[in-house]
Amino acid sequence: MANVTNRQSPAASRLTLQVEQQLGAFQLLAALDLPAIGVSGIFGPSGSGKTSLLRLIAGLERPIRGTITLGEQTLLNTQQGIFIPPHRRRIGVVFQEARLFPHYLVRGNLAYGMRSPAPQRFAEIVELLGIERLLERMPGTLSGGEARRVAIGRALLSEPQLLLMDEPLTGLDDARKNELLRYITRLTQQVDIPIVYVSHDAKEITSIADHLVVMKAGQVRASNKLDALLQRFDLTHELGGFDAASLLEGTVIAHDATYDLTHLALDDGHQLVLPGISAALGRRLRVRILARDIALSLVPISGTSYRNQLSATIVDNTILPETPYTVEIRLAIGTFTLRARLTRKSWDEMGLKQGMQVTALIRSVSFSAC
Ligand SMILES: Nc1ncnc2c1ncn2[C@@H]1O[C@H](COP(=O)(O)OP(=O)(O)OP(=O)(O)O)[C@@H](O)[C@H]1O
Repeated sequence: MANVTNRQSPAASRLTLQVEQQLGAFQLLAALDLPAIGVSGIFGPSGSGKTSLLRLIAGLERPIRGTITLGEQTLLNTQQGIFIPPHRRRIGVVFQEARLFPHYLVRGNLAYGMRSPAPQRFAEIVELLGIERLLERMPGTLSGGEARRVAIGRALLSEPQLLLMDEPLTGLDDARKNELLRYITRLTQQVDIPIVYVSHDAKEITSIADHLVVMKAGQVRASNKLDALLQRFDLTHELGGFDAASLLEGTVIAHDATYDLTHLALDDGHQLVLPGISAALGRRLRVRILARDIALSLVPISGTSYRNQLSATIVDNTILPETPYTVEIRLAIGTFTLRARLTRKSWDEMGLKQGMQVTALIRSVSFSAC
């Protein structure tokens, strides 16, 4: 399917803000500059201020002080008395619950926010979200996942410059969560509208975000490309703890049908063997690998079930106070950095240290596409 293009140039959608808000005893103090493409995840524990920040961006609340700019347009400048109301901001919002109009058919709900008739765009978005068969149904007859897909479709059809999603998977069972996440991932690849995606779930956010904002107690603790933040030892606890992971991106170059394996070429020439993934040759793919799924050897080994042996250099290492008997390691593999984790006993017995050349051993099944 062709990309569903936004009429705005993507560069028109960079979001910058600096806001201060007081909500009872809670203070939100945030400064951010988010890219005009891809998914920016807003991540943090319950009560850290994620939804409050989203409501300020949407214009559903006014901060005490601040500025918000989307592309060239100033949405808010408290000093200059500028406040663009929500309905005049080109921002689509998808809340935790679908909030569809109960007396309109799905078709009517989708058409509601359209600025002008656009049958082709309508058909593309309906297909993208897999809601063709739901068009003549009433919202009350839809499952939770279906209703969310319709809500996302309605938001997209209003031709927003920016799409905000607040915990869109909340309350769905695991199967529906995975299904909706697949649709949202597809959407992020085919619709060139930047998305700000709020979640408190580390696995969910690391599977979808390109850029990540980590919130803590009303403040921005970190904001950067997701893979850069995943490499930071000091964020290990927040970003997955035991499930700390790295991301790698490459191009699908071959499928081995006999053994159901897929070969991925990283941009620096390294190749990985992964469990079979149904993706066309040439497609870009992002894979995730858990730090605890990487083993190290001082020399390349033969006669092993590890399908991936990569020559690596130990960049640095640390022991985190939460996990005193394991060593967190960063490995340079070509132009990539990978997180690994060993027991302290292995680290000591192997005599490992910074700067050493080692072989990283990774089983194919350890990779998961995201
Ligand atoms: N209108 C309000 N009056 C007083 N306190 C508020 C108000 N709105 C939010 N808060 C408080 O502000 C804090 C941040 O709330 P917010 O909903 O933004 O957090 P969150 O990170 O989105 O949490 P969750 O993941 O649970 O949705 C919370 O302590 C909340 O109780």
